[in-house]
Amino acid sequence: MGTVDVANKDVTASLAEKKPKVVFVLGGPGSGKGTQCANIVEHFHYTHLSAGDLLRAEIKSGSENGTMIQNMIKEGKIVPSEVTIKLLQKAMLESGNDKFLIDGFPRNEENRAAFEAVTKIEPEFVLFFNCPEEEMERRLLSRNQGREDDNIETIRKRFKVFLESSLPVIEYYRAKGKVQEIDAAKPVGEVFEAVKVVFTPKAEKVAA
Ligand SMILES: Nc1ncnc2c1ncn2[C@@H]1O[C@H](COP(=O)(O)OP(=O)(O)O)[C@@H](O)[C@H]1O
Ligand SMILES: Nc1ccn([C@@H]2O[C@H](COP(=O)(O)OP(=O)(O)O)[C@@H](O)[C@H]2O)c(=O)n1
Repeated sequence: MGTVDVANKDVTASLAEKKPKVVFVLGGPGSGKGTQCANIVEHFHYTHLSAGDLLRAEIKSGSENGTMIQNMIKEGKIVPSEVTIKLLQKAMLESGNDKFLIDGFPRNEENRAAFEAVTKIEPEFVLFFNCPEEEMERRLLSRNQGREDDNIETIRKRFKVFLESSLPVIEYYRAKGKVQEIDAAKPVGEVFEAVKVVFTPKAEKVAA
């Protein structure tokens, strides 16, 4: 326990030194966060860190937290921040980059407050993919990635958690003027056109 804590302090300190630029990518399950992050990485050279992907990799790695994480994901519940933040910090440090899209995090007030307290990192902005529930449901039911949580019962639970726990985080950042909202119900290409505007530096927009 002691060594883990010391190691994590080192990670936190090394990360703070780098002063990384972070964009939180939020939106309901199936709103297209992962799809658009892949496009952003290609065009704007960010490193994409999906909290869900990191948690699923942790299950696969046979970690001591694996069973707990698997049960939480099956129930659509949010894994305790301590676990997710450690995975995010490690991935940020290992990437060697200083620009990150943190996708699917923070998903509740606990995630948000803990990340801020531990890392002292404030996001540049929050990219919010707003999409109607019927459309997200259609997309999740045809995602076909073999995910244990893409069944109608768990999907309904995830929608409830999104409304009750994740939307308040988006509203928190909206009150700080940090939310860039995108209409995510449109086709992938049109959504990316709107995303590009957000990531293009102001001077280039004037010149274009
Ligand atoms: N704009 C879109 N229109 C239609 N289908 C989409 C769109 N964006 C993503 N998808 C599809 O919907 C599913 C969910 O998208 P994904 O990027 O995995 O969402 P999230 O990361 O928010 O859960 C995927 O199968 C993806 O190919
Ligand atoms: N910050 C996070 C992100 C995801 N998760 C878990 O991972 C699941 C899948 O999240 P995801 O971001 O990969 O997928 P979507 O629900 O957005 O499609 C969530 O329903 C949670 O159970 C979490 O506990 N904490």
